[in-house]
Amino acid sequence: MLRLDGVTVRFDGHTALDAVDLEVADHEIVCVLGPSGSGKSTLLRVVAGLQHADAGRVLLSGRDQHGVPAHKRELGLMFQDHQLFPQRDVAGNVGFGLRMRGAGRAEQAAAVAELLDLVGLPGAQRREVPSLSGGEQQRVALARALAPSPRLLMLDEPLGQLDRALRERLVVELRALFRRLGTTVLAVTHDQGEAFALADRIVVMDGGRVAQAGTPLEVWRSPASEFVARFLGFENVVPATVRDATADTPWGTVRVPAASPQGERKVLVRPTGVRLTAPGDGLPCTVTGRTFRGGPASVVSLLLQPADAPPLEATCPLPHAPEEGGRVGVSFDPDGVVVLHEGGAAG
Ligand SMILES: Nc1ncnc2c1ncn2[C@@H]1O[C@H](COP(=O)(O)OP(=O)(O)OP(=O)(O)O)[C@@H](O)[C@H]1O
Repeated sequence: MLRLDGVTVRFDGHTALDAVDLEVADHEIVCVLGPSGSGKSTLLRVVAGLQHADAGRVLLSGRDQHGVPAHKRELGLMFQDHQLFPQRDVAGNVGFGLRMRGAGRAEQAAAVAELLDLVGLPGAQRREVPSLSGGEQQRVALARALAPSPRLLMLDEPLGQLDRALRERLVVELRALFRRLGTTVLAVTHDQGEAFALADRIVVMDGGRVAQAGTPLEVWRSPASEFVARFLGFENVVPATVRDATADTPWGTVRVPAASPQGERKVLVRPTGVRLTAPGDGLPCTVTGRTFRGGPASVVSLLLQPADAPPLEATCPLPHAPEEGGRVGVSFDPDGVVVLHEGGAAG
């Protein structure tokens, strides 16, 4: 459906996109994830035809889009600030693209009604935009983007403005809706939770380059680099020397999973791979931070400081959580250890 071949965009000598290759298959939901300034919006703008590429090609359904203007690309766009027309009612907003295509009144009315049902706002045709909540406006913007049946729907921080609880609910609804309609989606977000919940495939960007692409599970299980690991919120990343099934790390010798990459590497220990033992058993640490995370499992995040090594993040159920200032021992569970493919000296 969509292919980018070596797409490069420069602004005054600054490279916003650096030889990006990317494919989105028919009916696939791809989420581009990355920190602010990593080039996500620029990527969408190039695909939409709103930004010129200095090098590389954008192909839609196999056709090079060079010289094809934005309105001829048959794309649906939904941007961060969802830009509804405040002076038009809901039906006027949702029917906009259909009107532009010359659809008759009856056709428009039927399509608008169906779309409002789809996004969970049945009968909202005559409501005024300022009377809608943030979440409702988001749904209207989505209905408007879906109305002309675009071959590719592009979403820029689709749920960015909404509060967390609403985002978590809407993202599940969105995925179900796209699945049902068979919509092909390219979305960008800086929120990893949103990307993981929405996407079939995730593309992590770093400074205009693709740092990693894979299913949410692949990326979560095996981050390609320290950058990706830290971006996903993992703090326990250190250089290590890996030989057979063990790694020499600043935290001591740690067992690693079978068939891990060998030699000078970076090693990630997930917080769930840090086991608390009795003081005097394992690596001695002082508890320097203790944050209650809540959730169904009543989890506590701990920050542990060994005498002569980088701090360690651990998690532990509330009833077993030591107090701040307490002394504990630490051992490592090999299932929570990942040897990164990135070499130890880099980054
Ligand atoms: N029109 C422009 N002129 C000059 N520089 C630009 C322009 N648009 C983007 N940039 C720069 O290109 C880089 C990538 O910007 P982009 O908006 O694509 O990042 P982003 O990942 O979408 O960030 P955010 O999450 O903050 O929206 C940034 O360094 C930005 O300052």
